[in-house]
Amino acid sequence: MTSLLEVKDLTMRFGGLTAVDTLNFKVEKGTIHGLIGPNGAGKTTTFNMISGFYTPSAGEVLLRGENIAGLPMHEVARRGVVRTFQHSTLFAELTVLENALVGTHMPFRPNLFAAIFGWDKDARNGAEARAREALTFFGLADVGHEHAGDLSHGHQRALGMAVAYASHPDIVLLDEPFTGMNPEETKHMMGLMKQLCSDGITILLVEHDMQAIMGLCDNITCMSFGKFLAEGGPAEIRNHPAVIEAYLGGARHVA
Ligand SMILES: Nc1ncnc2c1ncn2[C@@H]1O[C@H](COP(=O)(O)OP(=O)(O)OP(=O)(O)O)[C@@H](O)[C@H]1O
Repeated sequence: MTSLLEVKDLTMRFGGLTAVDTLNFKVEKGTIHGLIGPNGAGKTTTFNMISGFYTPSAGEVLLRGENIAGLPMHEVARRGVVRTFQHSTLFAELTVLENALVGTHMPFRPNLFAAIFGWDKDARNGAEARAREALTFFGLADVGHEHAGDLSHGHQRALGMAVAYASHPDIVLLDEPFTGMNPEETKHMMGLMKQLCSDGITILLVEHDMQAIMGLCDNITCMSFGKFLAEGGPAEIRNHPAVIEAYLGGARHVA
């Protein structure tokens, strides 16, 4: 059976540094898949290649078997792959609702004005309904009129996810979604992610919060120094000697 997403021999070189080195893993539809590894392992670079932000130096990104490596981000989004960023990329001066409207247009073209001012009335109404649905799902319905820049940190991260969700994705790539959240917010967000997944959205998750990773993921890929290190369910990864060594061993290279 074809996986929803597969990276094959994915490689990214920055000058003399190989940040991601012939990486292979598969993400199955309807699962929450974790991508973990110590700082600098290459997780964000991998996300950037999958989402079209970087063109890989070598290798393939297969979406339902079709190679999408090197396509521009809005083309990748149009095919149903959407990412959030480690740091907020919200439009601080726009309202929460306007940010979500941008999300609804992400798969079509990167045209901010069309998204916000909605030159086509029917399209605008449809987009607004979808944007409001996304805000409600993420508990932001009451702050739709506020400027995104005025939201609490936890709400800003929730909005980042609402923007992704508003674009009707098949798979969402979440880069450290729990950063800056208190335990209560983390627990709440974990519940929403499980619900997203049971609604049919596949999730690929980069996160340092191991409790969240272990509590959420069906499958986990661990990388170290740009390379594949191990893969398995939470119990397997938690007890995997090479994974433990990679995290505890600091700078020592794990071959
Ligand atoms: N644009 C770039 N130019 C040069 N080197 C880069 C670039 N982006 C990342 N790197 C390097 O590639 C390696 C992998 O970085 P990356 O950010 O992908 O790791 P990461 O696993 O996401 O780390 P963290 O958990 O700290 O976010 C690091 O050595 C980093 O310094």
